[in-house]
Amino acid sequence: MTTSRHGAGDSGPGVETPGPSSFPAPDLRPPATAVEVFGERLALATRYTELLATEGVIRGLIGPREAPRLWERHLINCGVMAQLIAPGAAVVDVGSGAGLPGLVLAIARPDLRVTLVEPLARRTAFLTETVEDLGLDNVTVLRGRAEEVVDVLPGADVVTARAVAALDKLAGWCLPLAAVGGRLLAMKGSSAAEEIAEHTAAIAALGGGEPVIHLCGAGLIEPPTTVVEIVKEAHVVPGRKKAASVRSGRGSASQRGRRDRRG
Ligand SMILES: C[S@@+](CC[C@H](N)C(=O)[O-])C[C@H]1O[C@@H](n2cnc3c(N)ncnc32)[C@H](O)[C@@H]1O
Repeated sequence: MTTSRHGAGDSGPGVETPGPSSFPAPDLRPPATAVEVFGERLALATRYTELLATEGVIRGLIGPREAPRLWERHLINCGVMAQLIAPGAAVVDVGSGAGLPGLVLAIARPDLRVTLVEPLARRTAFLTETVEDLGLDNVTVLRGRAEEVVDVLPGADVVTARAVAALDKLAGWCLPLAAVGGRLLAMKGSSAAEEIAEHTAAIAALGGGEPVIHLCGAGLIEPPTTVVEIVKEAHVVPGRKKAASVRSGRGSASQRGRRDRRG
């Protein structure tokens, strides 16, 4: 399923990239490890790499230099985090861009219900067309910023993000989209532990539990994908301190309404 338009327009100027004809056509044949990640969905994943390497590059959503390394750096890198997601989960991917990691997860795991949240029209157009091209029926494309769609979406089991913002800002955008007991899975680089140390207090104030680092895909990709997991322990009304959390007591009527919606 693809939908909707919400919130701000495509605010930035087009990304300046050399034309695709400046680069040789990349070899998009899947490596052996791709079979382990995508299984019988490999043909769909391969088609997605083709769309990224053509339309994705032409529209400036993927740098042309990324095209030869789409499998390792993008599809497999994102796909291995599926091991952290329970069957049938409702997943919201914040700042999907060209579909990473949300669309990859939807391809690898047809049991998931995935909502791609992305503010830029150019990107949601590509996402919508790609979802249609691939014939995916477990994906919704929602145009808007994470902060704008909190009241539109039911609380998710899992909120994912890659390369969107620092952990404190990311938690502020993503934890409100999760149900209490749901989780933020943030793909991070080698500085994940430093980011956690820097932002632990801010995350706790947002209702997040102690962050845990997972290394996914060891033996499949080198280095493995680093994922920071933060459980949403309490619903905190955005902009309020944790003391206003609905975790203790019934709170105000508006807080109760919010809590009920977020689960
Ligand atoms: C660097 S790109 C990363 C895209 C993709 N996740 C990836 O890994 O290739 C960051 C994306 O986050 C989106 N973004 C920025 N702020 C956002 C917000 N507040 N809510 C949702 N998306 C946001 C941008 O429009 C952009 O597509």
